Amino acid sequence: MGEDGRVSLWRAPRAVSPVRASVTLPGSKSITNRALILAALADGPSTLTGALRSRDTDLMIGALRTLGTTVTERDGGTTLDVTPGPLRGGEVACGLAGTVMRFVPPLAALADGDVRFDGDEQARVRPMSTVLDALRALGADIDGDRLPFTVHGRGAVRGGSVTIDASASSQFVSGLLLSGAAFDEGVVVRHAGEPVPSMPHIEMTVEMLRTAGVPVDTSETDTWRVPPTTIKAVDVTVEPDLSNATPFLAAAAVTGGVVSVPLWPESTTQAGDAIRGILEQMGAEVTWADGTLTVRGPGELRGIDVDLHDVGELAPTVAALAAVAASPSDLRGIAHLRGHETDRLAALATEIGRLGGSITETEDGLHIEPTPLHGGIWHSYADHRMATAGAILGLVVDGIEVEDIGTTAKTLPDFEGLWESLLTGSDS
Ligand SMILES: O=C(O)C1=C[C@@H](OP(=O)(O)O)[C@@H](O)[C@H](O)C1
Ligand SMILES: C=C(OP(=O)(O)O)C(=O)O
Repeated sequence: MGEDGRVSLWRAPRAVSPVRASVTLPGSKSITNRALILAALADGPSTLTGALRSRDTDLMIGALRTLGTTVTERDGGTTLDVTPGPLRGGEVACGLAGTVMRFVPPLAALADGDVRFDGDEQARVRPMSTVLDALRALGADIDGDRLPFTVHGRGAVRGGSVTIDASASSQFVSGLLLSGAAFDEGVVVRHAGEPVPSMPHIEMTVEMLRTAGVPVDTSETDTWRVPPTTIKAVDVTVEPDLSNATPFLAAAAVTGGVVSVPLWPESTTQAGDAIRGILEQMGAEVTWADGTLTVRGPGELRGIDVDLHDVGELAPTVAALAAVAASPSDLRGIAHLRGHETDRLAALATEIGRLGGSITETEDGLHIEPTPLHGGIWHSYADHRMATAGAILGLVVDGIEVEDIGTTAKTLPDFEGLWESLLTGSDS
């Protein structure tokens, strides 16, 4: 919506020639919000460099400040000095951020006082009860099963062992692990159910805990053991957000152009790294040299048959690529996307279908057949990755207007500016 209450439309720039650009991306949402939680629980002050400033990370900073943590900003806000303080009650706004609604309640249970959580209308239907039930089983006192809910902090959490079904979101596991070392008995989280999605995000949690001196035991499948121990203050340099890099790399793929992203880590737990293999399978040339990833698009993109269970965040970008590919695609293993910012499978099927695409929703994904697309309005459903998927299609399809492009600010400030820089070829 625009300020006057009317739906705002953004004319997606059409690429008149192959895009050639180098795009520098801001920090990772997932790393920034984990580092903030760990810093709030640490044994002293720590500094985050290259932190993402976006709606999701600003909500996390706001939540931690409310609960008694001091966060000060430098370098235009991307350097954050975090000093832990005694945790207290207050009101936490989650917006639509999964990382805030799933990572902060375990910390709130350690606070002295009531912490009331609420969020956007769409956030109120995102799955929450698994993490709240787990916290109850670990000794916390909580009213409610989804947003809004209240955690009655008692200054301590007993902790211990809990078995959960984390098949709807890896964030249930990550949330419990991030604060678990501060529970009296630590925490042992066991998963029982269909496979947990987004495993690289749990690996990110484990790796960051270990860096903070917490020896997480992952020797048993689907079991994570965090002992009660001190979380050490560590200074963190945040990697660029590789999932947010994917629309920019896709721009090279769909226009037959060349896009580079500097500061691409050689090894990482970020899901976005999987775009390399995906783009290669679709016919693009992908190279990594001296910390820069470069994608060269082919004349014609091939369709892809891919299981995105581990990297569901990439599905909107891959669906956009598949919609303009020359052969059919199957995106599998992503039923859990129905509980993301919106039901992403329904949203992608509806919007690609409205542009004339041939797409069907399956039980756990999407099937896409090559069909010429036409212009029209692309709805965003308050979902940053739906908006960026519309922008990708707009590069090669005349007359696409993306509704509510501003929703990209959930994880990427000034998406429009960065996107325009693609077409002017200027280094951003
Ligand atoms: O822990 C994280 O930072 C995230 C985990 C994933 O969630 P799901 O496991 O719910 O897919 C991912 O999709 C989300 O964007 C970020
Ligand atoms: C699923 C996503 O976000 P969230 O952290 O809100 O779950 C996402 O960014 O694709």
